[in-house]
Amino acid sequence: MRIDVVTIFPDYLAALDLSLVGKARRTGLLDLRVHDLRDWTTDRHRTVDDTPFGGGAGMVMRPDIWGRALDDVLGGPPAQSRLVVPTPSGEVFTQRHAEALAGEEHLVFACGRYEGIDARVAEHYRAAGVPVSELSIGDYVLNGGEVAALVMIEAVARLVPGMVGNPESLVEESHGAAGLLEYPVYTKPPEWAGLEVPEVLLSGHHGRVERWRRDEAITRTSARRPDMIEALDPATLDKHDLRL
Ligand SMILES: NCc1ccc(-c2ccccc2)nc1
Repeated sequence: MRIDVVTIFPDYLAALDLSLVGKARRTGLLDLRVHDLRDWTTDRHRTVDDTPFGGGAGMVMRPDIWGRALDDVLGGPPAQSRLVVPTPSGEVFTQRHAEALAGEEHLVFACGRYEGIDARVAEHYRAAGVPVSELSIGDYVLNGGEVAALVMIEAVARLVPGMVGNPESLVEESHGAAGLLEYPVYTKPPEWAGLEVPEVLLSGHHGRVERWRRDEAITRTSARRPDMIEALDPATLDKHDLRL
């Protein structure tokens, strides 16, 4: 898989040289390239923004600069690349999106700053047949798309076959098999700071451990994410012998 990131802060993406993603790059599993949008400017000040039509505060990123950059980076036939634009006004990115994006041959992340990118950029590439995903990682204000791109790239890259040593660990561990939150985990020492590990986990009784973990997952999900409880598919509840 190839991933390109276009940004005015390329150093922001340095974190992708580390750990699993870094290793995948070195082994050629992941072809990740970071580009400075200013490389496509033509003026002395390398300007990428201008004032918004219709007035209002802040600046907007210019479509002509983005157009030159994305034409270069998208390259080849449109059908083979997906343009991903992190934006607070996008569809909320979920594990489903990560799974879908992990199946793509080529992703291009356009990281906006200021008040965002001129809306004609997404419109232009959609009209040219390039699939465009405008995605939000949550309802909070950031100063640009780079952090959101890091989140999405990590979520996607770890799903690329061969990325993670043990494919077992790719099961949605943070949203357990049944679409519930993960149960609490413990390790040695058995007592720490006057706190003990739940007895059942030391019992060696796998059936009881499994039951305890399922109950904990339900308790946590009910308390922290009632929306997920609502969304639970009854068949899943049966499959996992879960009772709310
Ligand atoms: N969903 C989080 C998120 C993603 C992107 C941006 C953003 C901010 C400024 C310019 C361009 C994108 N903000 C929040």
